[in-house]
Amino acid sequence: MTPIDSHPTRQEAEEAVRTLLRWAGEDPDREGLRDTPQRVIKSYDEFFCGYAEDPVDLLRRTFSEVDDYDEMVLLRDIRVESHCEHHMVPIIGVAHVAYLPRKRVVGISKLARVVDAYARRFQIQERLTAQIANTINEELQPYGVAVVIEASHQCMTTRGVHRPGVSMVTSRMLGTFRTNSDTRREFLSILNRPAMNSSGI
Ligand SMILES: Nc1nc2c(ncn2[C@@H]2O[C@H](COP(=O)(O)OP(=O)(O)OP(=O)(O)O)[C@@H](O)[C@H]2O)c(=O)[nH]1
Ligand SMILES: [Zn+2]
Repeated sequence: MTPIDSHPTRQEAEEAVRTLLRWAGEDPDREGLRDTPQRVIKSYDEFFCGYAEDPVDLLRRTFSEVDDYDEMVLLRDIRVESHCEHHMVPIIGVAHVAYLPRKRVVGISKLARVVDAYARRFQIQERLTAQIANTINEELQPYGVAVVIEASHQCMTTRGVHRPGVSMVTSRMLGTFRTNSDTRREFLSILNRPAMNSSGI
């Protein structure tokens, strides 16, 4: 996904927000809304900072002195904050990312950063899941990669079909996670256990 070439000015972006406020039936010049376009665009800087990030770059630094550790590395319950590309509303959930290292491991925070770099864009969940798995696979060249995302789509909970409580689960299994049912089972059974960190420690 490449960002568009002709980036609008901040002023143009704020004007677009004023137009949407008018579309909703509001007066964008009333006191409470006067700074809203500016706030919205500032929020966009945060929500969509993924376009300015290179997920491949995040995985460049690896460590090889791991004493032949070749078991699964799994980072679970990584919060996912994304936006639906169809309705431009939040997708909120968690991602679980596992890989079987081949000699080299990456700093674990980098797995969460890769999730963020792709999540902070307009997405559909299937593509988000695949992009995370494919990038880890291509850069670390591990024996296998597994990514599971479970998320709630506000386009389904607060509008349209109105189904609060519904979540979407997507997965991408590559390498041994795809070909070896024991590896896949081990991964899924770990995910079925209660998380140590469920209290947010
Ligand atoms: N597969 C997939 N579908 C998604 C995702 N996010 C939103 N959608 C769906 O995208 C579809 C867009 O359908 P449309 O019929 O074009 O749009 P709509 O009239 O707003 O659809 P409703 O949501 O049913 O009201 C909807 O069914 C959404 O639920 C996603 O991440 N993956
Ligand atoms: Zn949507």
